[in-house]
Amino acid sequence: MNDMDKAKKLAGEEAVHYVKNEMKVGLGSGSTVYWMIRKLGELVQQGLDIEGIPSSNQTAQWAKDFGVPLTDFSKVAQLDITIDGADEVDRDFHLIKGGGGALFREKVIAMAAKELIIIVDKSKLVPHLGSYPLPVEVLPFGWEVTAKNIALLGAQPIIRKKDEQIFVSDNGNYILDCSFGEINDPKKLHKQLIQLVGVVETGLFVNMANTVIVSNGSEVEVITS
Ligand SMILES: O=C[C@H](O)[C@H](O)[C@H](O)COP(=O)(O)O
Repeated sequence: MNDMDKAKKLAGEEAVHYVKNEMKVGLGSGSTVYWMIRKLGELVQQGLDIEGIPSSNQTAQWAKDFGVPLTDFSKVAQLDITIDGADEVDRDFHLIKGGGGALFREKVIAMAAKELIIIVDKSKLVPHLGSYPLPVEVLPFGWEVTAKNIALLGAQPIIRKKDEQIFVSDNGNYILDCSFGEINDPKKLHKQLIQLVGVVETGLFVNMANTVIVSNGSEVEVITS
């Protein structure tokens, strides 16, 4: 296991300490979250009584694999906690998410939670957001028009592909990866994007995270807002 994977594992496993009996837990997506779910499964085997709501089909599969019980928003109005990864985290805890294409459901479980805990390896901590192209989920119909309108805001949108085919999110939508350069005002940019016809959601998570758990592969640091 390389240092980055060790860091993801350490950060993910640390996060389960925040999960208490009878909690409803939002389960994020991605390779760091994988370690968190695996650990959570061990605690469930030992008697921890929780239910999770997954933010992607992959996460739902991992939860089933590791024995973490699942529920949904028809039965649960509010989550106690959501634990998720991120692609970038700035000093004010604003986030870029969606590298795996799960940003819409991730934002729903983040909004529905009393507390949002972000788990990252150290490379994700940045002074300013924007080195990582911002994922924006868009409706397939007319995505070319939506991309042109996003470009007018100063980005270079690229349609995400997987195996040479357009990538399709769990919601049946497309993802535009949008390089804006340094994002100085994430709140303003999110507002500009979200009002464009065709934009479903952006990967900008502004003022949502309460705690960031970061690891370099040997140590874990917990930063609170
Ligand atoms: O859509 C994917 C999510 O936003 C992930 O949480 C994010 O991309 C981080 O993933 P990883 O832990 O694999 O770096």
